[in-house]
Amino acid sequence: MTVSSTAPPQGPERSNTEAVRTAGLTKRYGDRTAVDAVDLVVRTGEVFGFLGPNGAGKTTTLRMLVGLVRPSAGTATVLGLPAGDPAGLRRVGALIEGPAFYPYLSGRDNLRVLARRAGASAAAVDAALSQVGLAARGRDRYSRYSLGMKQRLGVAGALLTGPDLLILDEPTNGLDPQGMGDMRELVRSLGQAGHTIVLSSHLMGEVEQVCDRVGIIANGAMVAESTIDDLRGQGHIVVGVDNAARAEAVLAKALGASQVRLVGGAVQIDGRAGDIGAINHALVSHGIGVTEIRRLERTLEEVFLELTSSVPGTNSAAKVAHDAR
Ligand SMILES: Nc1ncnc2c1ncn2[C@@H]1O[C@H](COP(=O)(O)OP(=O)(O)OP(=O)(O)O)[C@@H](O)[C@H]1O
Repeated sequence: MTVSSTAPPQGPERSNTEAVRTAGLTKRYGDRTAVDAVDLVVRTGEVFGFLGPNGAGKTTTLRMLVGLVRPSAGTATVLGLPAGDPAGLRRVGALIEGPAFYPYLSGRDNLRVLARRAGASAAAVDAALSQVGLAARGRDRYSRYSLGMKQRLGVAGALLTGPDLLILDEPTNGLDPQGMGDMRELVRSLGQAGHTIVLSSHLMGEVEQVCDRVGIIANGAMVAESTIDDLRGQGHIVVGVDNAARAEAVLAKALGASQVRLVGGAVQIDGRAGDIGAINHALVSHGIGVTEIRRLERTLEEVFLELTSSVPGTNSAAKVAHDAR
């Protein structure tokens, strides 16, 4: 099979719009629940960011998707087949643990070894090398590669068979800023070429730059699955009024007490831009003078920190997950 620099091959099976679906996916190690009832959907053709702090359960989840770890409970479907099914695995390219390359062989020869094992053609080796920007350095020894080049060679290895799904576990981990930038650019270009990619990371800023949607995991549990825009939309609305205490009571009744609070003489509400009309209407219809309504923008980093530091199942976590559906 050759590696294409355009969209991956379309077959009847590609009419399926979901590349990955998990339901209640759980992994326990003794008393410890590494992955806790994760529900997750990756759509065909998207670059999906799987975000979470270190130890959140990203690698364990991805290992379950490729059959390296057996779930304790729940299900995972990958490319329409049960996770780990050999027919499905043949269509998945994964970089989950650094691949074992031979230090004394060139990058190209390492890929040729992998290609032989995977039944990929010699042409696929050169195509994969150029896809990851290593064509000019393919004949250098692996041991001379920078960490960033080693990681990109790992991605080339995952691309050899022209996979329908690419799973990259923290491919920028340990890279210097230049290496991180190169890897981001590579993932972005693969996404633009139509590949379906799951990219795990603990860096919000990173996935923001390359991903269409993100799933956020903390303490083994999903706290959000959403587009970047929707995550950004989860902000606060600040309302200036002539009677803050009354306005707080009116809005608490209309929207729920947990969504509304008094901050520095103004009323602050958890909500998004679309809520502003209803807020204004509620206040005006109660005869409260409104002097200002504005949204407080949060950075995605703040959203991420807020979600991952909150106990899974709290209101804010549940709200984002709900809004994303
Ligand atoms: N084989 C194992 N045996 C016992 N505990 C494990 C095992 N693998 C993972 N864990 C634990 O499960 C939890 C989730 O680990 P995991 O590696 O999936 O997280 P992660 O989000 O990928 O983090 P990191 O970015 O640090 O790799 C951690 O507490 C980890 O210590």
